[in-house]
Amino acid sequence: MMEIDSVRVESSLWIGNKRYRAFLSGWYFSWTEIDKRNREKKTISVPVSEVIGVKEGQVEIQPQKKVEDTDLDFTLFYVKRGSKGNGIGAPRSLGRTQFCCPSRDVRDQWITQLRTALKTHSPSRPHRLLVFINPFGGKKRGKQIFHSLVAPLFELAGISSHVVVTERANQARDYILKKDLTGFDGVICVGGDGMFSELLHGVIGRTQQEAGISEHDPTAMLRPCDLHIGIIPAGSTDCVCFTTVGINDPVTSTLHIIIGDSQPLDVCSVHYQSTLVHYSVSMVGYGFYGDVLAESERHRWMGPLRYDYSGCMVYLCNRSYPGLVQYIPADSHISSPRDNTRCLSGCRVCSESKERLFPHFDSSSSLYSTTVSQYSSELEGEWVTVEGRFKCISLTCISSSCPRSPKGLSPSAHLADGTADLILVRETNPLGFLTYLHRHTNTQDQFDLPFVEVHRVKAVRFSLPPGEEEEEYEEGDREIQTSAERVLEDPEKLSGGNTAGHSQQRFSARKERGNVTTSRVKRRGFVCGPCCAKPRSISVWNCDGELLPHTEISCRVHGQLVRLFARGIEDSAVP
Ligand SMILES: CCCCCCCCCCCCC/C=C/[C@@H](O)[C@H](COP(=O)(O)O)NC(=O)CCCCC
Ligand SMILES: Nc1ncnc2c1ncn2[C@@H]1O[C@H](COP(=O)(O)OP(=O)(O)O)[C@@H](O)[C@H]1O
Ligand SMILES: [Ca+2]
Repeated sequence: MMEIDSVRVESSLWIGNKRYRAFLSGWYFSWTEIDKRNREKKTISVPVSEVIGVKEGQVEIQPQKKVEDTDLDFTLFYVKRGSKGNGIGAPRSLGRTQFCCPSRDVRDQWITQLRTALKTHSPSRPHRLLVFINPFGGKKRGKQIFHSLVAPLFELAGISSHVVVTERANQARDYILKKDLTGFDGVICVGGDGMFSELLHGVIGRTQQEAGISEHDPTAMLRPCDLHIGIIPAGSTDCVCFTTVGINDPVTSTLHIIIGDSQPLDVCSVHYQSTLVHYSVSMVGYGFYGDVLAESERHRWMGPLRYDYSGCMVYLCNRSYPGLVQYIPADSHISSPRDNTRCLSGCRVCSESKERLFPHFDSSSSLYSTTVSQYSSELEGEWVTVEGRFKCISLTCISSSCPRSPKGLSPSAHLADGTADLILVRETNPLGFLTYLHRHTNTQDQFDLPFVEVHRVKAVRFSLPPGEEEEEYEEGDREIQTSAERVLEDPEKLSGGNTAGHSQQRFSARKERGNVTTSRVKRRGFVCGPCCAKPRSISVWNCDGELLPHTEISCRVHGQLVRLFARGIEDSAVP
């Protein structure tokens, strides 16, 4: 018999030849083993929010789909927490339990009740997703990963997806900027940090176009983006995935997407003069990391190993670069990069930041006030100046952990507190720098070295010493555009879409100020390795794996600008 009241559904069920008492109450579905003497034994509980699907009959989807349609059975699929993985967070897998009911009627009632609970308790699940696969990212396994591991889970969860296998760089970004996205609850990339960056630029650019906000203005308060981004790791570093999930595992990430987890993320905008150059989440790095990226681009054929090879080569070059770094410190009473804390799922520092970051947000209507100033007060504060020669300068909005460095560039950085950590590594001897790098891979504090300093900041700017200014760009002066403008002003690039006219009007204000002419550093192709002739005094910026065309940049953190289908790192010690 099945007992149903307004708060609880209950009946006897069988798993194999063991009898269980099953309950659905509130947010949980639980089943308790009952032995032959009617004593209760072990209970298993699954939060309804983590149920992936309920199917009639005995169903298997892994290793391949198999359905045995029997009248008395139903199969429950849910998120199962693993204990060991190759990351700092626990992997998730698909849990499956087949229940046998006393009658077909009871079976149908359980299926109805569970599906209704799922709808009630998981209102933020995506139903339709736009998926971009980079077939050349990482070990070139993007398509295989999607079709064998991700697509079957989406199907099981009733999620439909429109899949685009990219044929060129920036296709995903341009698609998001230009095409009709009505009906999509999120955009997903199957690839690495470069592919994530395309989605990031598309989503931020589109949101600002629609809000009539200029991305170029470094003081503008950018509009937070509603469209969620999901990452299926299939790249070389996969830093953003690792830092927000704790592991680079396609199945774990897929399950977070299905259950509609939501993790806000800080984003840094990088400007040259008064023009937007790029957005960054994981690393804006000058010196060592810039040189490694420049060198690695020549060895893309090596796949992810190109970074290890180039890292060794650049290390052997032992370069350092002069520069002037200025920053606005964040409030040191809230947190510090050396407070030995970790930003974990449900982080208090991040949740308390929301009110500070969005003082005009009306939570009752989920709207931003349009009457308030469009300019952020977050940039108020004194600039601090540091001058010298640096082995590397890195700015990261998040800890930037990855399999190479499980604790990351700045282990105590927060995902969504509206600040970034600025790490300055001054000129030192090769052994000192090796010690610094090596500490990224062990438990020793990489900031506890006399030539390293770290600051929690809201904004940064970098300039070259007098006499080292940027040279004129060979192709002549030309206007720098945001990704949104580039697409919108070149109708040949994409057909369709319906926002071009409006957005061109919105951006006309910037054009009225006149064309922004600019200069670029000449890039002669980075010559690295022990064979390097003589050291040059200017490095290049690595912005989330992209080489920037400018050296004298300014950066500003935009707190909680985008949302990922993730929930941060869950402490694997907590069961
Ligand atoms: C003696 C042992 C030395 C180990 C040094 C480890 C330091 C690792 C810090 C890693 C920071 C990673 C920041 C993320 C950068 C990515 O956005 C970028 C692009 O990734 P993808 O698109 O997936 O290719 N990756 C890099 O710039 C690679 C940096 C590698 C530095 C060794
Ligand atoms: N079809 C494609 N052909 C060439 N480049 C592409 C294609 N699709 C995406 N890209 C670009 O490839 C770069 C690297 O992709 P990513 O997925 O991050 O792999 P990896 O982590 O190996 O660098 C990204 O910057 C992206 O813009
Ligand atoms: Ca942050």
